[in-house]
Amino acid sequence: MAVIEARGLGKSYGTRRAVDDLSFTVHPGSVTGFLGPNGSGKSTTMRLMLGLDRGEGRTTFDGRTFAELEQPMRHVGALLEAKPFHPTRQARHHLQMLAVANRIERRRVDEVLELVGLSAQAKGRPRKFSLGMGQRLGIAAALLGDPHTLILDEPSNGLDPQGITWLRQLLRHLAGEGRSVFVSSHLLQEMAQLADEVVVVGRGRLLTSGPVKDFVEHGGTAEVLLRTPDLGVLAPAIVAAGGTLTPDDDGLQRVTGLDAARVGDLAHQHGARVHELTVRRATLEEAFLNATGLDEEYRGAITADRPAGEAGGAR
Ligand SMILES: Nc1ncnc2c1ncn2[C@@H]1O[C@H](COP(=O)(O)OP(=O)(O)OP(=O)(O)O)[C@@H](O)[C@H]1O
Repeated sequence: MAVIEARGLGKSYGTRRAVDDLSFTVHPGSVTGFLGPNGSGKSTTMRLMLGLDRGEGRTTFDGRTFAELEQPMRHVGALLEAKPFHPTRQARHHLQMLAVANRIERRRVDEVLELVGLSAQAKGRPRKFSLGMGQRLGIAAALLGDPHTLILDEPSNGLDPQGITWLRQLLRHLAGEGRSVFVSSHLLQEMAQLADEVVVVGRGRLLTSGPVKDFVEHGGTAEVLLRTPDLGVLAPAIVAAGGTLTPDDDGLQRVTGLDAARVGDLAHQHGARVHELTVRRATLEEAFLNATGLDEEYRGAITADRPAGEAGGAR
């Protein structure tokens, strides 16, 4: 099982720096989410990793670049664009051609069709496929060589909620078998459930990388929501204990700096009545927005679990 090591990746389009000195590591046995605003260089990075774009830097899969791999489809499976297949060639034939060209047993074609839920459409022509079905065929092609490493650019594009759940289970299963899975997605809530690690980029540069849990804890703000008719008593106690209160529109106080147990204990000590005490955990979306410094306009464009295509301005 391969460690992916990307080192010093870089690429310019004219004067525009699409990817700039980007280095990160993807570990086997984990799903690593690749996050960044639109145009931050994710697709370019993935192409650079596979040597499909000319640029700077080097990516190795257990020490070897993609070009150095013998039978690369057996090592690295990639999904880079939505419909990279002939529109009128049957889905099964498309996979069979790939299998033959890469010396992969033909029976694997039926296995991957089954795996992605396309067995019934094996004779269908991609021209008539929905975006989601096209994505499934692309994922089948990526899995054809039973590779230990997967690089998937927006694989959930076009999938319905059921499809997204299926994909999550599939990728978790593949990572559970010890494979390295590197996947970009705009669906941040989905990514929070899927990824173990994240690599976050902005304007082509690395903003952060590491366990998703750490990223959310450090990048988001956990809050305690408090409703009390005795705020006059409790608020000074909370402030004295190091907390900060911000009133919400509907009479709630948002408390930061103290956990719910501490707020509850303070209420008890000061004889204050509490009508509501709720923990609001930090979210990946919040950490992402903070890390990337996206402005309010952008906040409207990328939201949790709304396909980018619906979000306006995305692909
Ligand atoms: N073939 C190209 N010619 C010129 N500029 C390009 C080309 N491909 C990408 N770019 C530019 O490079 C930057 C990075 O694009 P890229 O597609 O890698 O970003 P991305 O993070 O994948 O975006 P998205 O999330 O919208 O898919 C963008 O500014 C884009 O306009």
